[in-house]
Amino acid sequence: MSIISQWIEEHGRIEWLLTRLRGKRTIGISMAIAVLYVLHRKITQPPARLRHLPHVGFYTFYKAILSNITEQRYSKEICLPLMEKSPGAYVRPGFDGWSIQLTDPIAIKQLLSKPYEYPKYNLSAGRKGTLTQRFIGGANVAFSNGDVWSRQRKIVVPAFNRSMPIKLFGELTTVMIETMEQKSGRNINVADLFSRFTIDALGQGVGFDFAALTDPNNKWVHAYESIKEGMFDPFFLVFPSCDTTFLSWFPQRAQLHQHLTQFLGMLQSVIDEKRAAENDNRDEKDRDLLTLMLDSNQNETTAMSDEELLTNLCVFFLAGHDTTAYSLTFMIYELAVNQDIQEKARKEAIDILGDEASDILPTIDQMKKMTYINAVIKETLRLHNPAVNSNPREVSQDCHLNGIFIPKGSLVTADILDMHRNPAVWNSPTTFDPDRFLPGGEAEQQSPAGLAWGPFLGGSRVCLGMNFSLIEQRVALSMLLRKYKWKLPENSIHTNGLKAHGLALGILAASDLLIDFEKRY
Ligand code: HEM
Repeated sequence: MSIISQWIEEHGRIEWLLTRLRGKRTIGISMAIAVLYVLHRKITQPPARLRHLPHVGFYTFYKAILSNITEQRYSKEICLPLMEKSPGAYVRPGFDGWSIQLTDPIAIKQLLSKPYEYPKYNLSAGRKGTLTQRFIGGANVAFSNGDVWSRQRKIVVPAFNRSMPIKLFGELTTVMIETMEQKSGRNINVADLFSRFTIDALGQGVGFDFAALTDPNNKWVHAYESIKEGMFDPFFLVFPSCDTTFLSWFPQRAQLHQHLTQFLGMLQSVIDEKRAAENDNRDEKDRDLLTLMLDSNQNETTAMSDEELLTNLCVFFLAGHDTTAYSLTFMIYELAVNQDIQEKARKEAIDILGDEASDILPTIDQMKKMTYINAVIKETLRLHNPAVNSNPREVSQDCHLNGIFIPKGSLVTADILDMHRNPAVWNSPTTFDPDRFLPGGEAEQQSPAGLAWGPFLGGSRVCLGMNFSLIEQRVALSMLLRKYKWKLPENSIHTNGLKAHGLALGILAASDLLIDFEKRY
């Protein structure tokens, strides 16, 4: 065969081959596009079984989260319009997939009334060994279900009921006031101040002194804060294997794991000390929360192991620290912008505690009389509930919650933020009005069949630290009211409304809120 005819023959074959390949490539590309389309729809659209409810768009939600939208705008622009279409529930995307968000007080109460039927979703599933799982993912009262949860709750509840460190709260408020005086009360970053106050209250509440108020550089405060921040790092939430298998590639992350090991070691030594002193004949009033938990932990068949005690202590810190600190922060803000309410609350504090020119630590009986101050705290928790929503519950059977159809396999969450801001539930919901919580006020007129005020939620899984936190807030507020008058500094970024963020993590914060305090004595 000549070279020319050979070339033609080969060239022809190549063309034929290319034509065939082109055909296959087209099919391959078409298939890839189809798969991508299906995947995209699967991720960005709610599953078919949830389409009977209105939903927040996938991109709308993540755009809002990534732009760190304030809670006010999120509720007003994204959620409330959906509630006009369907008053009790809507669907939303999230890190754990699509979930139903309940905003109807009766449906929420029904969801919470059956903890065995609607257990908490295991947030640390598939995250073994991650920072979050190591810190709070153990068998503790907040994240376990069924018999483990019920056994632990029976040990922890009596300890919380017996331990109410009112005197400790008063003493720490005095220390807090001394700290404020170092800055002459001007431009005080209240979130930072209350964060130190509440960590000291919890630490001393279980028998360990962080000394966060007096020593902001305290090693343990620093360790705890860095662990907490690291837990919510979105990168490691999305790629948990980088927190475990590939940890050595991330030296800063590995350091956080070391901090956590040291922190857990410190808490373990507190438990060991308490165990060693178990037989000391201490007065009931001198017994801290951990000692009381050990007290009610004597029965060998139900007792909590050291591992369980440890994970519970971690949960108390995480659940009780920022929530109470931000509740106090939001309250100081509302009283700064509502001077008449601040004056009324101060009058009550003075009427009950007197107007002597020195710090007075309230007693339990005095606190019971603080009706208006209590209403201020409750209204703050309505308008600015620090915990935006509940942990998701898993629904394993089709059911109805106050008439809302919940298909099996759904995750359901109580959306506290939007229930509190829903005009179908509360009159003029964005107005700060403590009178709602006075005897005969709007709160009393809410139907007992529902849970219209739910900052701590309710049912048998109601917040364990509710009274601890409410009393801590009442002590701090009544003492601050006697000591100071306060206002927002001129040019505060919060002048036209509080800017609270944190929807992605489910805990609201206003970390840059500065306040000017003026001494009264
Ligand atoms: C203003 C302060 C607080 C707020 C707004 C708050 C809010 C909540 C909410 C909404 C829940 C229910 C979560 C759910 O069912 O999905 C809860 C549960 C819980 N809270 Fe709090 N909390 C506060 C303070 C505290 C404190 C001070 C502690 C401990 C010292 C604490 C410990 C717990 C625990 C252990 C649970 C889980 C209870 C269970 O599942 O049985 N909280 N909290």
